[in-house]
Amino acid sequence: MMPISNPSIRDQQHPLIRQLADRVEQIWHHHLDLEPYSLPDDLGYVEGKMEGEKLVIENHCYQTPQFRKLHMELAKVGNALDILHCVMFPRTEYALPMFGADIVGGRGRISMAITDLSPTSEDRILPQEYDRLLAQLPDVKFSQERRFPGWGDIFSPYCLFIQPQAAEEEQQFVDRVAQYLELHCQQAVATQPTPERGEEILEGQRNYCSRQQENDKTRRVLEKAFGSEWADRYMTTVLFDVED
Ligand SMILES: C=CC1=C(C)C(=O)N/C1=C\C1=NC(=C\c2[nH]c(/C=C3\NC(=O)C(CC)=C3C)c(C)c2CCC(=O)O)/C(CCC(=O)O)=C1C
Repeated sequence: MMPISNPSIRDQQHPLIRQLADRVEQIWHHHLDLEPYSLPDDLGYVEGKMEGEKLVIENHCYQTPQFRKLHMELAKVGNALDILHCVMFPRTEYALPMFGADIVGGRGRISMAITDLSPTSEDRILPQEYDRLLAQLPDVKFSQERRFPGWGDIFSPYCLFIQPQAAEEEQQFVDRVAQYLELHCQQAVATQPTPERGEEILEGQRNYCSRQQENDKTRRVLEKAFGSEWADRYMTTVLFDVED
């Protein structure tokens, strides 16, 4: 008898978010040697109130030989907002890009979906092998591409930033995220450490995180539920923390 996995808020979230959460975890468990990663003052599960609606946050965090932190966050605000947030932080002795994904939905539809493998090298260009493999992926067209905010200069040319227009586009997006993630995990496991590039990669991750912290859409949701001081600490120590 399979043990019943402890209930996750994904079971009350949009099916695209639930499917993607399952895919991310399945790919991580398949490719990587996962160890637990405990968040500061056990922020594994947090509840707050946003404009009278309950905000629930569920965090899943791991670490591996190549990654300081693998973070997937599922958040739900009443039935108004469903969010999947995912960032993988390479250890700086591995010259690997940052994997990120953010899917925001509400009232049964997905308003925004983004995923990218973002370069953190000094030249802000993806490693050659990533570029070769990403360029080989079958072309995919989405009918509604979204315009990047100013801080979006951290993303690569392969960044998908869309509002899915129908179920098939949602499925194409999930499949593309899975392809990026598989590719990234395979590259990570095959990559030898280059500690001499540690400072360079750390600077790239610092830039990535500080630009992401400029996202006032994220900040506003957290502020409304937990206040600006808590939101600021959360964004700088949980969502986009940089090892000092
Ligand atoms: C890899 C990229 C990436 C990562 C890792 C990431 O965290 N964000 C990323 C990108 C990104 N997100 C965006 C927007 C939104 N983000 C939230 C909220 C949350 N997102 C969260 O992760 C959490 C914590 C759980 C909350 C609370 C909402 C509500 C929106 C508006 C949705 C909409 O417009 O329909 C935009 C557009 C910004 C703009 O147009 O100005 C971009 C580019």
